[in-house]
Amino acid sequence: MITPPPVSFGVRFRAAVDARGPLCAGIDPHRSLLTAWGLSDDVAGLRRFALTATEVLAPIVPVVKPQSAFFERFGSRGVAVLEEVVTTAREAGALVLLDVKRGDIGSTVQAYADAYLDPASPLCADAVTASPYLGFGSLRPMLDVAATFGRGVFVLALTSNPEGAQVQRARTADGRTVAGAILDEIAAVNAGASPCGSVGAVVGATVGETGEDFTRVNGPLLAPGLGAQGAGPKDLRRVFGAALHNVLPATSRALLAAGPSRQALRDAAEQLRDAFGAAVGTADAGL
Ligand SMILES: O=C(O)c1cc(=O)[nH]c(=O)n1[C@@H]1O[C@H](COP(=O)(O)O)[C@@H](O)[C@H]1O
Repeated sequence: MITPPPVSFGVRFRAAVDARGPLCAGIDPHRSLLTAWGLSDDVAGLRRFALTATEVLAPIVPVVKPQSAFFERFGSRGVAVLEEVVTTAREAGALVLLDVKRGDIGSTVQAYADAYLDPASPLCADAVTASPYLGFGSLRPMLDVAATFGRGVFVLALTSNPEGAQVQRARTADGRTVAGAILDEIAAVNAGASPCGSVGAVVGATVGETGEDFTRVNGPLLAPGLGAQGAGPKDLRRVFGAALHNVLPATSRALLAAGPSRQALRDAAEQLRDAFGAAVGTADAGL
């Protein structure tokens, strides 16, 4: 029997955002948020926080993005909670973008791909974040595993933090910026894909005008930096211009601070989704 090819992440991403509106809900259990929610800074508090947020948000947003470090700080029991978050979110119909920002030599990248993108792994998500700063080609094993299993990879291009410019806006020998060269590499992988490719770019909503044409990426554009890092919906048009249609606005602290009330958290997510929907021009898409 011939197994049909998996539905690509690009197809699943487009369908999810069209159905639920543009919002990536970050699940970042900061110590300060556990305290604000009246929870203890231990595995029990982590579990209550992360599962409450996931149960409320995963049925209404297209993508949830748990940040692995906040789970890893509790060791293997924290990682077990992360596994529960991934399973719970996927069962509720959200795509899970596991924020691990991995990058290494290619042979080790293969192991990261096996850990996060192969359905045989207990930590398998729909997509991961990856760092290309050991060279874009070093991520090839991750791109290959992602393609095999209908998964996605979000590659850091222009990060939201001010320090990123030191590396990302430096010029390469041919005059392009480092970030521009990374965007070209992503564009080459996604070329011809419809409705969009499965390799995303991470571009902070804080980066201002860059002169980059993000339409060439032909893939999801993850835009963190909204809320706690100072950017707002109106920054999206300035940064992304004609590529707004593929932008996935992401926010963590500004959303999670609305808890622990489930209703308040749900209301905050719906308000953010509507505001971002208006900003990226998809206000009437499934909202
Ligand atoms: O890849 C990311 O998600 C990411 C890239 C980037 O350039 N900037 C950035 O803030 N992030 C992540 O996005 C989240 C932002 O959180 P808030 O600032 O609380 O909204 C954190 O989990 C960051 O690790």
